[in-house]
Amino acid sequence: MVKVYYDDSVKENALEGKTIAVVGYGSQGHAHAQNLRDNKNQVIIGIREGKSAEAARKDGFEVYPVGEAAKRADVVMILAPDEIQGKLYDNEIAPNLKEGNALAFAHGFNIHFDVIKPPKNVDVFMVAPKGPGHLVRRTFAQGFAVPSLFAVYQDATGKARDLALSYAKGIGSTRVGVLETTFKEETETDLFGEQAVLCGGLTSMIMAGFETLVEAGYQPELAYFEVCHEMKLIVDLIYEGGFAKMRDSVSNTAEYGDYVSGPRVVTSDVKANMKKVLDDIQNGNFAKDFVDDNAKGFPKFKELRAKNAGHQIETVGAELRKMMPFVREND
Ligand SMILES: NC(=O)C1=CN([C@@H]2O[C@H](COP(=O)(O)OP(=O)(O)OC[C@H]3O[C@@H](n4cnc5c(N)ncnc54)[C@H](OP(=O)(O)O)[C@@H]3O)[C@@H](O)[C@H]2O)C=CC1
Ligand SMILES: CC[C@](O)(C(C)=O)C(=O)O
Repeated sequence: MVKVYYDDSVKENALEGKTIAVVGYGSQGHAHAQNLRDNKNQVIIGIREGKSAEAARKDGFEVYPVGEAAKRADVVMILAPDEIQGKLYDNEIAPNLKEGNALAFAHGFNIHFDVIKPPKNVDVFMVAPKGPGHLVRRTFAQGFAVPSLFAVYQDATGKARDLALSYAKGIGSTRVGVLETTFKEETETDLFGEQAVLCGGLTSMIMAGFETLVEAGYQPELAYFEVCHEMKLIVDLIYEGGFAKMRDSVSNTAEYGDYVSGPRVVTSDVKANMKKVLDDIQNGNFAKDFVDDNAKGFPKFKELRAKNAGHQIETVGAELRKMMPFVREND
């Protein structure tokens, strides 16, 4: 069984007396910055002027251009979008890194695919929360946390591991548990999870179910309730107690249908397709496609985003969610 690190595994705060520059104040950035500060760490924000800079100032942080924040910091946590991290690093962070500083990430993409090549005299570590940034903050404020993975890519000072674990404690993750990994393993499994199952697999499955019902003549609102709204309730049960709790909670009819029809939908072809997705992650084809599209101004990404945003399931869902004001759309 893998070793899990908790609060009491981190006896001393290796970040004490150090300034942490959180670069970016978006989904992960705002959560790391606020959690670290609440745990008495010294945090500044490195960001361009705009919406996020305003939000960070409103939340009481000192805000600097990225280069200036990197210059003032001992630890630079890069929480800008993956696709711009390479340029941001080359132009603003690298010229301001000093020997013995630490460079940190919440996802291994740019180190693993060699977009960012840090100098040998800095520590490089990762603390990757296993959940969206808004939950990293929300669960912390509720007294819990989202678990994280940590990894050390480069240990120039001999303290990189302590820094990573202290950082994980700073954002709250050691309250629930932190696991060690490598940049390669985190990058490949994270990309696979989000593409094949969580974001890509799940939305494609929901849309296929919605379209099957609507094309068969059923009301789109009913189709939405059946394949999208109830998805969360079912996933919550699996999250709380595995398949067993979900199957215990649903009717015998649903459980029987689960066993006989699930494998008719997710056939061995689906697993073969998942393997192809994994191959393209491992051989770097996905990363190249993403980086190349970004270099051209994201034409493919923008077209796909617009096409998906216009799907009927989104308009029907927006109307139906008005019936449920307790659903938190705005954080
Ligand atoms: N989203 C998530 O929950 C998770 C993300 N991660 C990783 O965390 C990292 C950050 O992702 P995420 O939080 O989603 O990013 P977001 O897109 O939510 O936020 C990015 C932030 O970077 C800022 N930014 C964008 N361009 C620049 C620039 N040129 N100079 C300075 N700041 C800039 C944005 O500011 P502005 O408002 O001005 O655009 C924004 O504050 C990534 O490595 C990602 O893989 C890891 C686990 C989960
Ligand atoms: C599932 C998406 C994710 O990998 C995450 C929240 O962990 C991401 O990169 O946003």
